[in-house]
Amino acid sequence: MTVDATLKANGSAPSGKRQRIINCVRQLPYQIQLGETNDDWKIQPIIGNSSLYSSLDYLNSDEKAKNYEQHVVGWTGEITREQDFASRLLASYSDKRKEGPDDIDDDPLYLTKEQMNGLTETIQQKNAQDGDTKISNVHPVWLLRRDQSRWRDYAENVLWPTFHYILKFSSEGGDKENKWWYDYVKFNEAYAMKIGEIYQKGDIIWIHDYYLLLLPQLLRMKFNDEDLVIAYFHHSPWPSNEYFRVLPRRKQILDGLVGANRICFQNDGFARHFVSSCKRLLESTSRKSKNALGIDQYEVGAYGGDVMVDSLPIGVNTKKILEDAFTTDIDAKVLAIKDAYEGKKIIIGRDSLDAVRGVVQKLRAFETFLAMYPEWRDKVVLIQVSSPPINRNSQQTIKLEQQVTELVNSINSKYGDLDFSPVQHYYMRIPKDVYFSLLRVADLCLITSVRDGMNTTALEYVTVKSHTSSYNCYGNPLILSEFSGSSTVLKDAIIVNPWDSVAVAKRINRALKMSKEEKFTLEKKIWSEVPTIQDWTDKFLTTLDDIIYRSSPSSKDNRITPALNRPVLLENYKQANRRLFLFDYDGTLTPIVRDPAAAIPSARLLSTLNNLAADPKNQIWIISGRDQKFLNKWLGSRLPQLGLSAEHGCFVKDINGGEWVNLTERFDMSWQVKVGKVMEDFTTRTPGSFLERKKVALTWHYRQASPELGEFHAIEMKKDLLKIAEEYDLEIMDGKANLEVRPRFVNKGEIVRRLVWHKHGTPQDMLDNSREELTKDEMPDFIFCLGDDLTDEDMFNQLNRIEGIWKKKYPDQVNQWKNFGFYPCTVGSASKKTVAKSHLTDPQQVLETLGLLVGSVSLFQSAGTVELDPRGHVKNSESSLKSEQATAEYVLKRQNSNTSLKKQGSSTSLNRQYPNTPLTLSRQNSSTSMNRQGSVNSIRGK
Ligand SMILES: O=P(O)(O)OC[C@H]1O[C@H](O[C@H]2O[C@H](CO)[C@@H](O)[C@H](O)[C@H]2O)[C@H](O)[C@@H](O)[C@@H]1O
Ligand SMILES: [Mg+2]
Repeated sequence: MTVDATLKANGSAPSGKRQRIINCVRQLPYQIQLGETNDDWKIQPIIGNSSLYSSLDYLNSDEKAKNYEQHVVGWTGEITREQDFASRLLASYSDKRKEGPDDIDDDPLYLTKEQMNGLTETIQQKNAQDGDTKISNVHPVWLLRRDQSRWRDYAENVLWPTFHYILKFSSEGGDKENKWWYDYVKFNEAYAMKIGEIYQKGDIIWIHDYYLLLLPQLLRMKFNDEDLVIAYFHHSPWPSNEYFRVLPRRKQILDGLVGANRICFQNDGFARHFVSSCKRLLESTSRKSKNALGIDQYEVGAYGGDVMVDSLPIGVNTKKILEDAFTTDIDAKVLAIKDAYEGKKIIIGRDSLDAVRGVVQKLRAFETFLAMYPEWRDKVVLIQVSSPPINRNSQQTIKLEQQVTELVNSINSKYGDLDFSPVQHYYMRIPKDVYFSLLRVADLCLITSVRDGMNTTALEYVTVKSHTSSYNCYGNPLILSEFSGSSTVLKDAIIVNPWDSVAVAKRINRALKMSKEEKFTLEKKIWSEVPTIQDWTDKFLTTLDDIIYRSSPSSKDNRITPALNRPVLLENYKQANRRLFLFDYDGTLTPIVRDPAAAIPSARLLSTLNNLAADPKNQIWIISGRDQKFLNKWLGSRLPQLGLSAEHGCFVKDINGGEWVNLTERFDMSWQVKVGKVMEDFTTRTPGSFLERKKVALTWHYRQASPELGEFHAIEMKKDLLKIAEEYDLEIMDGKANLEVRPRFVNKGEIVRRLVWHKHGTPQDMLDNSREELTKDEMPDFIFCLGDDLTDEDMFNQLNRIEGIWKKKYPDQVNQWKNFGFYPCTVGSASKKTVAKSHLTDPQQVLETLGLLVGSVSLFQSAGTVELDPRGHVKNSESSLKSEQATAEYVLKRQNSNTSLKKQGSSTSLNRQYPNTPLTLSRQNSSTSMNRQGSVNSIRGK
């Protein structure tokens, strides 16, 4: 068992043994800059994601470190050069759009291994020194390309909007989105690679948020370890399926995610949306129950086998907030603000200025409030701090900024005067102390987001308001949008619909008029609803433990078949010389449809098979339940280069012509009359069903009958057929909405046996059926076998058997992956019982995979485990080698020019002038216009 039993039972580890947790975050909690030399690292704490980083901090605390050994894997974020920050600063003063990750340095960062090690060490040392997030075992993910923000593109331009109900990406679409997707796949692969370097059996892998949706399945592929425990927490909202399903890569995303054992959301609503997406898009099943905490959970039977889906709202570090918010320095700030707005009620808001945080809705509601309640004019100020969003340069943000500016101006000109502006808008990131002073001074906090996962401002505000300070901090109310994830937690907040300005205005009036007693009662309730980050982390791990314990991984029934590792397949394919392809047809190369006659090969399939067959190293066989006529008509006549086997192994026809060989020639066929009679009888009793008579096999189809009646009669028919089957040694096969009967001694596995044990091209009528010998030059070194049905298990079984024999017989013939290049792969869900070693979800993925082999599909169309270099190129690829050379040249050049660089004083002098600028935050100096950055250290009124 992965998680130590003692740890589960009493929360403490037995002596010396700690549970390892690999926490995977989108970015390490630092902003990293490089000084003039490539060893001079500047590291600042990052702003945002405070809850997540608090959880890492907590797991690293002395209290938890007794039981857990935490490792943190995260991207370095965009690494900039120090002087470029200065030029950014310059640019920001000249009001040029130069902020945020998308305008980082154009200077490529060529770093040697030593320099990267240097950074890792610097981070560890930093942890030991200051009060920021402490994480001891840091494993940076390096992705140093010139345009480093590329790694964010798909997540931020496609996923984030979709998760927040914004259909923005559709306008970007096409090539751009493809490029973003490839980078997204690589980003996830870089993590898989990093985890591969540190993973130990028994580790828990805990993945966070939507930048890493493909990672769970990638890790399954990489480790193929049944004991592997992967948990995923989704910090953002999960939209209704109607929204989610517009994503072109929706299936790949779900497929990636359901590689996890557990997928957890901020609330049950998001979890239900996710389950519904799985049901509709992956045709998965789901079973609802309650977990140990009494929270609803769903067992989803999908591509990832039994995935547990549940919810657990994230919390904040209440203890630290209370410590940090009540210092003498902040006392002074609180007094200064109070003084500045003497006699006025203060409403505060702090949001990122993006489309979903509802700043516009807030301003509209405030305007309505002033219009409806003139008695408040002059007596209330709204201090709104809007931090610039990640993608500040997007058209949408620019429009939003304009809209906000107009609204602020309009309110201030209507309801303000020369001395006072009722809206004080600050468009900037504010430092923690200023933020806390605002929370403390506020009479009311107004949160009107139109969509968010969990609004930590709400939690932090309630936390601060739980404190009785000398400045009367206790109990002031919170107005909270019903669309914020926090509203499911802070049930006793004043919940509003932010789109209804009149209702919000009324609530503002009511909140400001509340008596002290009312506020106290409210705070008492709401404070008890604030989840702490410690509690959240503990509960997450305890409930994860329960999941791991219950789903006994040793049980074969729960086996999750990993997705096919396509990059490895491709690599093996490239290196192989005698490749054998063994393909089933229906449900594998073509999707299942109602009418068997309509399941004809697509043009894409034919051209892909044609390309594949063009390589003389390839031998392709279609091994199907279909009859000769069908296979001849749709495949053989068009692509004579294919070998064919019909009726589940009854007939074979060689590659490039020849006659069909009947392997059942000497078998007594009188059973057909008896079986046919039973089948006909059931056909008349089952409207919509029909009988397909082939040369040997007989198939009764009930796909077009009523599903219940069809299934019921299939069971009944099977009973009736058993006697005949015994008498004639027949096999009754449960197919996809069909029941088939054929002689037992022929099956698809037998065809596979014939093909593998004979040299490529040996004519079928000359085969020695009993032969199980091969010389080195006869052995296929790549066998890709695909099938979707029970009858295909015979092929997989046969391959597994042969592999076992080869291991003993030819141990020195293994390839670089220490195997013989066998890829038995089922098509369908990963939870399906199979002896195949991997799975592809559907015929579309099959085509993409074959396309990959013939070079018509990009490697990064879908995820697999690839070795990447620190710049994100595939290792040893042409671009990787070029980049390596460039690194060497660059390092040399830099060394030579180091002296002259030092002499360039202009930008570095700016750094000297603004030594702490990333944290020197400022006030927007006009309430009627939105300066991009100002520079005052405290907030003053009037
Ligand atoms: O071994 P296969 O190549 O997978 O063939 C298996 C059977 O496939 C056909 O039936 C199935 O596919 C039909 C078309 O999608 C579908 O309508 C039907 O419900 C399925 O059972 C075919 O008709 C059979 O002869 C094959 O044995
Ligand atoms: Mg099939």
